[in-house]
Amino acid sequence: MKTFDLTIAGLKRSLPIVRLSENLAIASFVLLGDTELAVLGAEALADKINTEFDYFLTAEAKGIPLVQCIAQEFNHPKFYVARKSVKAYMDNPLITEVLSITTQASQQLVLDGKDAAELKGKKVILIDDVISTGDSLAALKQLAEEAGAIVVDQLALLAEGDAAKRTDIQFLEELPLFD
Ligand SMILES: O=P(O)(O)OC[C@H]1O[C@H](OP(=O)(O)OP(=O)(O)O)[C@H](O)[C@@H]1O
Ligand SMILES: Nc1ncnc2[nH]cnc12
Repeated sequence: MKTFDLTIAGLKRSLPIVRLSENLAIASFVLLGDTELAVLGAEALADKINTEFDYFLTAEAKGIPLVQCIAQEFNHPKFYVARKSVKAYMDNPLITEVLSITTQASQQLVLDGKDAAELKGKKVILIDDVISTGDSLAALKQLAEEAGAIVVDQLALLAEGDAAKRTDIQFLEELPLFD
């Protein structure tokens, strides 16, 4: 299997190259289960945060371990997660559609109405593990703003492809796309 060697937060990881279509492949970056990378990546991203904020907000699933570790860096007792489906325990959920580079079909991104009420008027930092097309981040921002929150920063461990040219996000490393 072809791989891409990534160095991030002082760690080396060999990422498998996964084909998405005839002319597009990605270096697959799956943070879930990688305790060391979540902790050291969070430490490095936390160092980049120099704005006042109230809460962190991420999207299920791969952003969750990262945001948990970043919240711990700040001794912050709470963070928020937008889910990929509506759950029975949610109350008046805010729902939007999301596409991402890894998912062919449209998915939902859902913020529990209870969380939305708590985020109203609050300064939030959006966190994800990777930003690629930017669709996931845009959907998360839409939900945050629908809830009445003010997005004050947007961070990810990796900016993939053209996302690395963005000036409205902070990230640790670039990740190439492949033909
Ligand atoms: O900028 P984009 O093209 O939207 O890609 C980035 C998104 O893709 C990944 O999530 P994925 O959709 O693979 O879902 P998962 O975290 O639930 O595995 C990643 O965690 C980001 O949320
Ligand atoms: N390279 C990648 N690996 C895993 N998930 C991703 N989402 C966007 N780009 C990704």
